[in-house]
Amino acid sequence: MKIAIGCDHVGIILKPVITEHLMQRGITVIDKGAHSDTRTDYPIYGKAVAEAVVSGEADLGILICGSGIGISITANKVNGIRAVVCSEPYSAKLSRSHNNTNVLAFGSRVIGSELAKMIVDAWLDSAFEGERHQTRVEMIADVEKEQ
Ligand SMILES: O=C(CO)[C@H](O)[C@H](O)COP(=O)(O)O
Repeated sequence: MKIAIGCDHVGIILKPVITEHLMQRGITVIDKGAHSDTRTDYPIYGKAVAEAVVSGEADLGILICGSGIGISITANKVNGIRAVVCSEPYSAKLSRSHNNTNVLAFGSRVIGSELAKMIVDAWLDSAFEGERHQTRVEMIADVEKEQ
């Protein structure tokens, strides 16, 4: 399993913690930056991680900014991305089982490192259920194609 990770200058607080946590799970982490707390722009990293996922370079993506909002909005602009921003594990789990999300985002100004790890684990330990949910995910893709 390969996961691309990206953050802005605010999310950089949590990126090393989450990277270490993923590596402890045996996951290969592809770091798309940022690499310092110098002020930068979250769309750069949202786009980079999203493109890594749709190209197949990574299986999944994780994004961190201050709120998780801007960076997830950016990722969702890339065709084929279903990004979710979560502040608790239940939504993370459901986002996989019902919506087959391929990018998880959260905000380092919203949650701390322990909750972030719980959210990551809930997301990774859940599986897409398919069936009626597959139909709906295909309907999302149809909306993309109509644009
Ligand atoms: O959460 C974010 C986007 O959704 C950003 O991390 C946030 O907007 C950065 O703000 P600032 O430049 O004031 O540190």
